[in-house]
Amino acid sequence: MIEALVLDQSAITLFSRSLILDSFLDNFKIHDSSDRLKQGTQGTVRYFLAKNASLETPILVLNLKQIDLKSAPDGRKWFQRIMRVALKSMDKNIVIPAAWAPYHEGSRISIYAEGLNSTTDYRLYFDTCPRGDDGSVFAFAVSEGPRRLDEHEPEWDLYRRAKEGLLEAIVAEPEVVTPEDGQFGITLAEPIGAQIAGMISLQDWLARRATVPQLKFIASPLTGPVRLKGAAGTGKTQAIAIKALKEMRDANEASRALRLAVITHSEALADEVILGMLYAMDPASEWEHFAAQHLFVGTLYKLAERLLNYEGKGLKPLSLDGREGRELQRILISDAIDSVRTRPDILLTIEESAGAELKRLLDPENSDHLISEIMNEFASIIDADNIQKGSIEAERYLKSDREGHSFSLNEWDRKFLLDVHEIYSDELLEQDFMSMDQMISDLNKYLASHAWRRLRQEQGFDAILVDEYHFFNRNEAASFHHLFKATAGIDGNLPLFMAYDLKQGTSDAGLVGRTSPQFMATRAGHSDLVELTEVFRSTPEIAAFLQSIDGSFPALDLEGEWSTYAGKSQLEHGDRPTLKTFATNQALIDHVFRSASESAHSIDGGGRQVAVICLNERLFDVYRQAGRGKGLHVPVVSREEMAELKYARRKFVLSMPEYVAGLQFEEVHLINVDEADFDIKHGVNAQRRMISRLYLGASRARNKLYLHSANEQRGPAKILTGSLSNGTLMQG
Ligand SMILES: Nc1ncnc2c1ncn2[C@@H]1O[C@H](COP(=O)(O)OP(=O)(O)OP(=O)(O)O)[C@@H](O)[C@H]1O
Repeated sequence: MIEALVLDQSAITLFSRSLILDSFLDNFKIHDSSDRLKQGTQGTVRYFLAKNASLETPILVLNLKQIDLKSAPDGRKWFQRIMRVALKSMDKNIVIPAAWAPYHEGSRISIYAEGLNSTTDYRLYFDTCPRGDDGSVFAFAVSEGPRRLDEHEPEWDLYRRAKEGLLEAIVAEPEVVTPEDGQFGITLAEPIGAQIAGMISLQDWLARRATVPQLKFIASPLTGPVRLKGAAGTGKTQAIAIKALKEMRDANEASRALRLAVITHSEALADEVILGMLYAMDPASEWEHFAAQHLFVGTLYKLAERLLNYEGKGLKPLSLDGREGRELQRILISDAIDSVRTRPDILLTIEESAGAELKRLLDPENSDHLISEIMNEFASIIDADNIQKGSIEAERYLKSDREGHSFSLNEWDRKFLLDVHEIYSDELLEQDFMSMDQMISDLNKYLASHAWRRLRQEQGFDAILVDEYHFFNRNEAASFHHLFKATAGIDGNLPLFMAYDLKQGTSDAGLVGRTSPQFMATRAGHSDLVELTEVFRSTPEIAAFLQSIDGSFPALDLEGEWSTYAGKSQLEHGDRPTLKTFATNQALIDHVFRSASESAHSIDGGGRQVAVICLNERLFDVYRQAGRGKGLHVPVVSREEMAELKYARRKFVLSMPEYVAGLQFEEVHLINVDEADFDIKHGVNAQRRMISRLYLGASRARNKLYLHSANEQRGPAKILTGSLSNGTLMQG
């Protein structure tokens, strides 16, 4: 019986990029045709090591007697989380997601073994300096429900035996595991970014593939800011990845020091897509060597975590981007509204003082819309500017003019919102959570500190590339210019490269505060503009439909930035998008699940290429939990879960537009494109955000796009009428 597994950093890195099948947990053997690892058993311990492993290499020892992966509810996930903790100990660039609720004490750490949504609450325990071995990790116990970290005594005897066997394992003849042994427990999978981009070398991109505007962007010097604007699928992310790799390569060849950051709004986009694209352009991964020292790819949160070490201090930032965070936020806001609304001073003045918009939303029938509107106000203004009731900023917020595209609120309304915000923030504090915006405010304070001024030259960057700039709110965008080295850029103009498509923004976060005096003004200085118009993702038929719905966006005065869709597809022709209407949501979902599942079985690339994308948050929760869909789909409920797509196999992907931003699928089924949500009576801003959701979801499709609506939800959104009559959308 195998009592422990031992993996070194190479093995963990390779495993984390791979597809692990449950059968791996049967005998812990892999058939590695690329022959990159050495595996073998010494006594009761099984080893996976780099071919050139040495005795000094830090290792992960996993006690299988305690942590019985095979009988765990989701052993594969446990194993992945264990590897992540080990990797973090070996590579400081790795972050443990806050949703795993890491808890530290000395060198001990514990995390949840499964998602917060799971019905179990197992926690895994680690020692990250076992017996003084810095960098090594001992995964030694599991408990149901949280325990004190010193409650379990690690089995030191097993750890000692695992270490003692290391020398034998290194010098032993490599064990040969043939495919006939029946176990392909691990398939070395291509990262998602490599699938999106194809295995095309950097040279090839530069010499043949990249378009003239892309090349212009890639070649722009590191002397000042450049904006890269383009509709969905025009190759913005691709251009960012090419520029990053080219800058690194050039600097390396010229022996020039260069510290580069590629900042994204989601960790998964950074880890899975951008790193995957780098890997695709340079499979030998020569850049990795350079990158370890000089390249940062990740979110602002990851940077903040690195600089401020929240995790070590036991603080949990709550991401409001994922489904869990948003659900919690909804509940807290709803409770806060109830307690403010019933206060006598509010009850007495509401009739005469509240603005028409807010009064309408305060009707219990509109409570969902009220909460959405308030979430948007928090994300784009109140939290983004760190406004707290009673402060000078709050006074300014109450009195200042509101930007044209914001929800209209009079002074009474704004006071009401600040009261709701106060209760909501207190509740967050009570529950020991920190919002991501609070964390970014702290980061900004730190970046203005004397300490950072000292460290800046060493830890700051020479150039920063930001993808999905439209998802960053004002608070976040304010950090960028502080992150540069003092010597970066020229005459105060900083090399900040920003890629964006404003219409993909599903909240106002990326719009507010950017209208005047100059759009997209950052403190990086006046920026040049490069515009991409060739669409490489979607067929001409899908691009024509996108152009058509683009006409439904309410006009916004953003100094020419809110421009009309200019995409021209470079792909071959395909089918026209269709719209199908059903009597009920039930009939809709039955049909869509059946047809998506059939496609997932027949399409090249499997379920990973078929997405069912829901536009309504509440219905999304209902569908993903519905018994009849179980086993058919892989739900992606936050942007951090993109990696799960590797496991889709014959299951299709079920998600919302926000969580699949940056990805693409051969076939997309958009569901609940219903008038109940798009109705202009919810306000022009709410409608604009719904159209953004529709645009973001529809633009994920490469080849086939199906829209669905339910009469129960008042049938197809009226904004589709134009597309139906101009023929870019057909009744299915
Ligand atoms: N010049 C090009 N020639 C061929 N294919 C390209 C070119 N540029 C990008 N692509 C491909 O087009 C697809 C979309 O690219 P990418 O994801 O970078 O678009 P994007 O503008 O970032 O999209 P979105 O804003 O929707 O996330 C990818 O498969 C990418 O490899």
